[in-house]
Amino acid sequence: MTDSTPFVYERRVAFSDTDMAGIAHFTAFMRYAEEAEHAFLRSLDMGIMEKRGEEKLSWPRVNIHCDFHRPIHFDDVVQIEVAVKELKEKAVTYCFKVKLKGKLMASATSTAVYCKVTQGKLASVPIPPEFVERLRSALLIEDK
Ligand SMILES: CC(C)(COP(=O)(O)OP(=O)(O)OC[C@H]1O[C@@H](n2cnc3c(N)ncnc32)[C@H](O)[C@@H]1OP(=O)(O)O)[C@@H](O)C(=O)NCCC(=O)NCCSC(=O)c1cc(O)c2ccccc2c1O
Repeated sequence: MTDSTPFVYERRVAFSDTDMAGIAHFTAFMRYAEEAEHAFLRSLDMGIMEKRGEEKLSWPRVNIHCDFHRPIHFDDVVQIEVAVKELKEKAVTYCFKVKLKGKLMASATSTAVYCKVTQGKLASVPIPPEFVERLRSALLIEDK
């Protein structure tokens, strides 16, 4: 996905992730992508919810798209690859690939906007340069 090894988050499909058809429900993929994204941010030593002085900073999602290629089942161990697809002044779009034994089972994208939170209200602000640098290291090759 990137010019270096992508960040990979591993997850076992829980029984509670599956539906009556015995396959992982589509909402489970949203949670896997979110877990993978948080693990990715931690790997870059970036806060998921931070405080800078009096300001609270957050990464609310503004979109999510997912294509389901093949079903996954209870007890499957999937690898979720995470890369940065697009980096803008205030927003980052991630790209996720869910793989089982090397086979692509689902692919997704999701955009998070860097926001300050004031009395519960969100307002986008520029991503700090030190975060831009770290996120850039995971940018997909074609977008570099
Ligand atoms: C998020 C908003 C407050 C943004 O509104 P604002 O007016 O401040 O900003 P702009 O509209 O100008 O956009 C800034 C920037 O983002 C790009 N952008 C905006 N929307 C999209 C989009 N749909 N697709 C792609 N890109 C988009 C835009 O182009 C601008 O780019 P720049 O070029 O300027 O960089 C406002 O949109 C809002 O309040 N939205 C609702 C948010 C919401 O309720 N989301 C659902 C729940 S959030 C959530 O689930 C969540 C999950 C987590 O895992 C979190 C983890 C850590 C922290 C928080 C989490 C979280 O909240």
